[in-house]
Amino acid sequence: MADGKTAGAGDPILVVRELYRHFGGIKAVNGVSLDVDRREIAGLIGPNGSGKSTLFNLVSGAVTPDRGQIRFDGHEIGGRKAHAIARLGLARTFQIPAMFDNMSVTENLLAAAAEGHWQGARERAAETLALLKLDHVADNRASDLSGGQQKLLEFGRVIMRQASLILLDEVTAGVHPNIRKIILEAIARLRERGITFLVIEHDMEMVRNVCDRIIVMDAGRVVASGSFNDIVRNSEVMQTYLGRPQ
Ligand SMILES: Nc1ncnc2c1ncn2[C@@H]1O[C@H](COP(=O)(O)OP(=O)(O)OP(=O)(O)O)[C@@H](O)[C@H]1O
Repeated sequence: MADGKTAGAGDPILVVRELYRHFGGIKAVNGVSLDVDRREIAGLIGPNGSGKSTLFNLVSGAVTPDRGQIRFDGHEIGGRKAHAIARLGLARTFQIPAMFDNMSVTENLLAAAAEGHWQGARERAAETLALLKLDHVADNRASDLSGGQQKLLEFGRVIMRQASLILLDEVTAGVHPNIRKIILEAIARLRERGITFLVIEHDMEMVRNVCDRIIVMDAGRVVASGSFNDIVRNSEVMQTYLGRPQ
């Protein structure tokens, strides 16, 4: 379906309708409608400049929509402040990890919990360290981690916020295959616990392996939505939007 809605969708956690955000003459998001179902792992793909990051910014409250609706877990959140949206249970990563360089890995996780739910934070930090295989660097300063480990820590900080919907922005870009594997396994485990994911990804291997459904954007619009196989079979999408042969 070209509008990004799920076929027979039951209970979407995120509903976006006719969303617009232009920057001067640039139609960054130009009439996007999509649903993300609870416990789904939805992939958002599209060429550079197609509007994926702007859509994340709109949903997470970093950018205000010109018009349109964004409904998260029953709340209309379009135009609300980022911290208010985060408090409702929506968390995101950034392309450049956001962390406290001078604090240890564990302290960074605890600081993220302190921004949201403190209850059980120490136990959750220990679980998160194990999930992301960061135990051996728990006491290291964040600034001393490798780039890949910093991406894991960024993901860990998001996990600590106990969100019900997590937006991941190219979380596996440029990381070592071992770290990618840790991230993919963590996503699968967290989904088993009921967490929903919307992920921006350029890595088609990751998209194929973890996403239940793929939403394709081009020039500020959703141009296709379906399973990996549906998308790959759609030669127009593959050639025009992804520049790949079928
Ligand atoms: N704050 C802004 N001011 C002006 N133009 C912007 C702003 N944010 C995004 N744009 C423009 O909006 C368009 C969509 O950009 P966006 O970053 O959302 O695309 P994207 O699909 O995430 O691209 P990429 O894969 O390169 O990250 C681009 O033309 C971009 O230059």
